[in-house]
Amino acid sequence: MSMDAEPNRTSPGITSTPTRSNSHLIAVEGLTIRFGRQTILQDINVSIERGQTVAVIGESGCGKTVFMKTLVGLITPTSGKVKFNGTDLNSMSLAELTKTRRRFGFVFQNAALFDSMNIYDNVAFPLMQDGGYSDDEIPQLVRKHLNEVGLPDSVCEKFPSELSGGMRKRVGLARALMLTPELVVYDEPTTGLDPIMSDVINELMLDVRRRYPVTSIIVTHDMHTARKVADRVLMFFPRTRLRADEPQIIFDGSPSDLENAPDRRVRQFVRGEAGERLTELTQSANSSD
Ligand SMILES: Nc1ncnc2c1ncn2[C@@H]1O[C@H](COP(=O)(O)OP(=O)(O)OP(=O)(O)O)[C@@H](O)[C@H]1O
Repeated sequence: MSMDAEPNRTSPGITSTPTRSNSHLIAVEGLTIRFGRQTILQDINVSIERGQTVAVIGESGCGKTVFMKTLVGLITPTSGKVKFNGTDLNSMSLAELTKTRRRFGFVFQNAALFDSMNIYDNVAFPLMQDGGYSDDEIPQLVRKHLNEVGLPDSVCEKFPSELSGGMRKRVGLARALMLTPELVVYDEPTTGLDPIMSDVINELMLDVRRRYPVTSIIVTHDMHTARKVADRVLMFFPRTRLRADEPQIIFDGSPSDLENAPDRRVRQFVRGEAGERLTELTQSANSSD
């Protein structure tokens, strides 16, 4: 393992330490997540500014999805805090948390559409749940958001099984935008798509940012997405392979700095080089023989 790490490097305007500034939509303070005896995240301190698009990268199993789910209150911290607009999610009543979650848009890896509902009903779903919309408003908003992701009105009558993977992802994005969220979280938005459709999704994510004053968090293995869409990248490293005193976020900075990051583990990851990981895996396989 490389020891030439320069942990939690910061770029101008970006901070990895907790602060009370109003520009922070999310402040994570001393976050630790354990499942049984397994520590997945340990003492994470990071703040995300309003309007920022943050890509979360790192090898499989390092805790990216757990981090993302904790940010939106789907996982309760073992210790530490996640503050949204200055309020600790864990201190909220269920009603307050539900209300806060309406300000989040979720774009899931498999689009997570309801198979038994047509596309219209899938996209209208958040409005129906939220209530308070007139019979005229709902069809208008459904069409507006579908058109924004490049889908024609005629798609409304179709069912998810009749659409390609790329179209389903676009429907998932349209649905996530229905309540004009303050925060959109994307879980592997380009996984399973061909390079052209992946770039369509990248362009749509950029378009969302241009159209709405939204803060975005993208969990991704796709370095093209991280470079093209994010203005900040956080790279997590698996807790089990770190020294006790090493921070778990081994890169925090601009995508343009990834390629020449001081930490060799970051450079190897973004270049897709196995490096010493291959030796580690071979040795652990041999020792278990
Ligand atoms: N609810 C849970 N209960 C127990 N363990 C869990 C739970 N959720 C996640 N884990 C464990 O936490 C670790 C991190 O999982 P996570 O899904 O966050 O990884 P990841 O970095 O997103 O990986 P990938 O890139 O493969 O999706 C894994 O070892 C996983 O098995």
